[in-house]
Amino acid sequence: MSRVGVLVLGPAGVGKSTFCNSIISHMQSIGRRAHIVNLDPAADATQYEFTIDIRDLISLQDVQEEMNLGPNGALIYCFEFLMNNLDWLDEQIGDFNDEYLIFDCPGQIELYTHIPILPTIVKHLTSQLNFSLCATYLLEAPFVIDRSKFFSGALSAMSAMILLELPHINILSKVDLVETQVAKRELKQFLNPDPMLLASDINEKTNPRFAKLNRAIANLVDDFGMVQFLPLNCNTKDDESNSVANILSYIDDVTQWSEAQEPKDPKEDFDPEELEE
Ligand SMILES: Nc1nc2c(ncn2[C@@H]2O[C@H](COP(=O)(O)OP(=O)(O)OP(=O)(O)O)[C@@H](O)[C@H]2O)c(=O)[nH]1
Repeated sequence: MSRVGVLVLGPAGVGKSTFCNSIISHMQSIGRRAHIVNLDPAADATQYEFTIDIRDLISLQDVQEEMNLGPNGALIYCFEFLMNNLDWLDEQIGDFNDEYLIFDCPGQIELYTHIPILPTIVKHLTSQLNFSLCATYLLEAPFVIDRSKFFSGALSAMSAMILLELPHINILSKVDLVETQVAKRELKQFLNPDPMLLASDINEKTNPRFAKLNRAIANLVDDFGMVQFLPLNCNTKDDESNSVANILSYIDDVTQWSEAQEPKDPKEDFDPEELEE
């Protein structure tokens, strides 16, 4: 028995749910199957139904109303409730053996960068439920090509990577919104960026007082070696299937999906009646 899980992470509004739907529709188009597990207690309905939905356990609106909490406090309450009821998740996932599950996570990145809620769920999925997991971390392309924002995005991605301790794929979403030729050329530079070069560019424009700090941050990102991004465009059909196919091949690779598939006995698909027709 093996299960593959893909965590879809990133700040609010970067396109996580859209990406989940795009993976499902791409997989369907190539004859594969996957399910969405919604881990966002405040989620809206999406194109594909959630196979497993945290809102069946607890919803943000109910918690806000009943506990008189604001949205962030209520979100933490929902996750603490989930942590205390992990047998609910076990039960929901129980029947999904040899399946591909895509976990759409909330955009509040504090859940994996500041408090150990998602790391605990990750440990449970890998050690108790036998998942081969990988994390995808989305950042918006138009945001990242602003050099100083690139570093803030890269640091948040690194923080998730360190806390979750999972194979990690960085993605630049909404590349279609990078429109001018100059910006498109820049974008290429950001898919495989050289942090030291970017720090020099920043230092030309910012107060010299920050030069040392900028270089130190660039060194950190550079040393960590996590500076690759895959482009994602969910806005136009052709680009969507190309970029999603590319990302999926990376996910399959790191989760060793094909190796995890048990060789099928060809006799299982054999229908003797077909021969008689
Ligand atoms: N132009 C463009 N827009 C996109 C793309 N992907 C998503 N969007 C839009 O970005 C907005 C946010 O997308 P969502 O998928 O809801 O983002 P999210 O990260 O799930 O949002 P939260 O769950 O609130 O954190 C929606 O209006 C999408 O239509 C893309 O590739 N290109």
